Order: sequence, then structure tokens, then C-alpha cells
Amino acid sequence: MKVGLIGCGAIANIIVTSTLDDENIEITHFFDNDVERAENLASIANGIAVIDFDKMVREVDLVLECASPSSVVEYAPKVLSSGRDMIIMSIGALMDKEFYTSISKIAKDNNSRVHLPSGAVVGLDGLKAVSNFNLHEVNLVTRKSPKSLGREIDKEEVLFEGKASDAVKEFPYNINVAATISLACNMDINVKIIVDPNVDRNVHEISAIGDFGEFKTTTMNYPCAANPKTSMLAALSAINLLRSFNETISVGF
Ligand SMILES: NC(=O)C1=CN([C@@H]2O[C@H](COP(=O)(O)OP(=O)(O)OC[C@H]3O[C@@H](n4cnc5c(N)ncnc54)[C@H](OP(=O)(O)O)[C@@H]3O)[C@@H](O)[C@H]2O)C=CC1
Ligand SMILES: O=C([O-])CC(=O)C(=O)O
Repeated sequence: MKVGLIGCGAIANIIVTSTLDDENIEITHFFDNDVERAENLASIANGIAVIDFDKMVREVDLVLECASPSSVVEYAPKVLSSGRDMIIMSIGALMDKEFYTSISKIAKDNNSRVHLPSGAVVGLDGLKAVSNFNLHEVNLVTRKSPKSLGREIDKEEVLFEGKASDAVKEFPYNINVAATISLACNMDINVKIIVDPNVDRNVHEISAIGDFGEFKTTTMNYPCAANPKTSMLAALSAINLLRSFNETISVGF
């Protein structure tokens, strides 16, 4: 499977360096605002730094976005209308209902699919399982360091409390997980974002209550060295998704 990347930053670097020896995943095309970044990563993988986006789409089987919510809005319609599948990391873009509906239709009409990795949280398997079984409430509390959230503070502070659809607008690079959870359970979930000078992890706590019972998950992520907003698990979940396309037995659904 030939894969083209949009975005050659922290997530892309982990994905590329971790799949170099994987015979089923061939990351061949590298596209970024910053051509030098694309060239550097392309040289590691023996691939091509892309100038002509449309050409890249024609030459790959799948496009993996790990760039920004605005890149999803700009490029997803093109990729999906060409019949190519797409993996999206900047999932916050899909909280816009009109955009979500429009790319769903494009994908359906062109026989392409959108894949959303679980990203920097655990627990989506359970959430999906209970989502149609009278789920009452889902909450996410995210706690990150001042460095991750780009704040200079010396004591804990709640930066945001509200719905996921608003959280992704205020923190487009820090809370895509809220969008993933919302889409998994078909609910605009409750989100609290805390900046905490006493943590060096990106911590996400999910709690869900419904007729099934309740569950809580806590993910205490190491941030990526190249981008402290982003957790390593986000990249690892995309690698896991890429590998799942070649599995004959699927586990964990
Ligand atoms: N789903 C999840 O659980 C998670 C999702 N994410 C999201 O994944 C995305 C990638 O994260 P990460 O690798 O850490 O980000 P980085 O900032 O490390 O890398 C992103 C790269 O993409 C480039 N880029 C951004 N927009 C465009 C565009 N329109 N066209 C071409 N290149 C573009 C950036 O260039 P420039 O710097 O010039 O903008 C940068 O080089 C982010 O949106 C992030 O919020 C992150 C963590 C978890
Ligand atoms: O990586 C993380 O911990 C979460 C994140 O940035 C996001 O959801 O956008």
C-alpha cells in the first residue's frame, strides 16, 4: 500500500521511522508547507518530496493527514473524490457538521473511506460498543503542561470548560481527542482543559455513564520530543491503523 503524507512534523516522523522495515506499508510521498521538512523526511524513507498535490493523490493508494485542521478542509474533498482513502489525525475539523456531511457524501459517491485513528486516548472501543445503548454522559478532562498548552503560568488553571465542538475551535492543536470521542459516541461530549505546571505528561481522563454501567480511562502520555502538544500514542495509533489494513483477524472492536 502506497501512502502519501500531508504534514511532515512530529507525528509523521514517528510513523515514518517506525515503519521503514514494514513490507506492507510504503510511505512514498511527502507533502508539507515547509518543503525542507518534506525533503528531510522523504530522504529518510527514500521517497519523494511533493510539490504537485494532485499528482501525489494520483500516485498513492491512501493519504495520511498529520498536518492541521485547515489542511483537512483543504485537501480531504480532493483526496476522497479521487477514490483514495484518507486517514485523518486533525479530527477536530470533522466537528463542523456541514463539512462532516459533505465529506461523507463525497466518500460515499466515490467509493472511498475516511479512517479516524483512536489517537492519544484509550477507551474508544468500549465507547463505540455502548454508544447505542442509552449512553447518558461522556466527559473528558485533559491536563497538559504549560509547555504543551503554550502558556506561561505557575499554578494550575482551568482554561476551558464546555462542549467538544467549542473546545476544538479554541484549541485546534491540543484537543482533537475530544472530537474523536464525540464522533465515536455520536455526542458533543463535555470537555475540561487544565494547564498544570506539575505534570510533564499529556493526560486524558474519559468517563462514560450509561445503561451499560460506567467506565473511566486515564491515558498518561509522553509528549513527542518534536512537539509537546502531541502525544506519542497519537502516532502509534496511526501506525496500528495502517497495519490493521493487512490483518485477516481483527481484534479489539
Ligand atoms: N487525533 C489525535 O489524537 C491527535 C491529533 N493531533 C493533530 O495531528 C496534527 C499533526 O500533529 P503534529 O505532527 O504534532 O504537528 P506538527 O506541527 O509537528 O507537524 C505538522 C506539519 O504539517 C504542516 N502543515 C500544517 N498545515 C499544512 C497544510 N495546510 N499543508 C501542508 N502542510 C501543513 C506544518 O507546517 P507549518 O508548521 O508550516 O504549519 C508542520 O510541518 C495536528 O493537527 C495535531 O493537532 C495531534 C495529537 C493527537
Ligand atoms: O496528543 C494529545 O495528547 C492530544 C492532542 O494534542 C490532540 O488531541 O490534539
